[in-house]
Amino acid sequence: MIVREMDSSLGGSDTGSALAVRGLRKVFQRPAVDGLDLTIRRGEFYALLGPNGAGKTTTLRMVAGLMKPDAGSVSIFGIDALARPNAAKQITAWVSDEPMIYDKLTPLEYLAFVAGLWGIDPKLAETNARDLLRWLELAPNADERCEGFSKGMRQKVALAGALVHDPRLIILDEPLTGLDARAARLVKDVLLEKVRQGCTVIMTTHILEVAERMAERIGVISRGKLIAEGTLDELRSQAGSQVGDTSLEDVFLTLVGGEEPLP
Ligand SMILES: Nc1ncnc2c1ncn2[C@@H]1O[C@H](COP(=O)(O)OP(=O)(O)OP(=O)(O)O)[C@@H](O)[C@H]1O
Repeated sequence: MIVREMDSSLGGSDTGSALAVRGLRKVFQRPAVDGLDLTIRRGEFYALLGPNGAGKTTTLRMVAGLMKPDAGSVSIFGIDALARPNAAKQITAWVSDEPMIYDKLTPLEYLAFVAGLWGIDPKLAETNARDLLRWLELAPNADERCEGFSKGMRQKVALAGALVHDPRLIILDEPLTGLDARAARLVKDVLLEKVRQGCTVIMTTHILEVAERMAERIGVISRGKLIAEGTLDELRSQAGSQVGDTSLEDVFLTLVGGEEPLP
């Protein structure tokens, strides 16, 4: 568990937070996100958990500016992300569970292309790109076309692409799905390093052990609403567990277990 001095200026205000979501709502056939409030502190590693269909991806897609909410607000480092989406995206990284990269490009070309879209100085972009590829053990493949890459290699290229503009808020949807143990470790290490450098991370995961080991706070969503939030100990007490070593899995199942399946 990461321990960091809390910024005393936060005080729960939206301008002091990395991400403040208020009353967020999206309805498809039924509400997918239902008046969600969420506050992520600056420099925090936050894991968003929830059963299948709980609304995690829909929430993150709205936060990342990829889907328009029906109602509510999203503030990223004090920027109104709905009114000023480009300013918000400039400081945000989005990593989806279905990464899209350009097959005909090499990782270095792809990262240069993405950095160019952000208007980053090419020299700085190349330094960032080479650092990221080295961290992710893709340096030997830096000049090979991505078309021959495995799913895990493509996910790592996509992650590097999302980080190349040095975002302050990193949003990841199931970033470890399909990665082998070595690749998953590298991605986790990169994320922890980014947090050490001052970035804020919010990620969804179904791998509860990852949330338990990496996140400072965990939010649990069910049916589009936040039903519990806190450190693992706080979640334990919210789940009514008196036992200090109850696993997150048990706590999670207690918290969401009472939900009736949707019709
Ligand atoms: N584009 C869409 N059109 C219609 N319904 C959608 C759409 N996207 C999501 N939904 C519905 O919204 C609800 C929430 O889906 P979402 O993908 O946000 O859940 P999730 O918590 O990310 O689930 P999982 O853990 O399975 O990825 C689900 O009932 C889903 O079927």
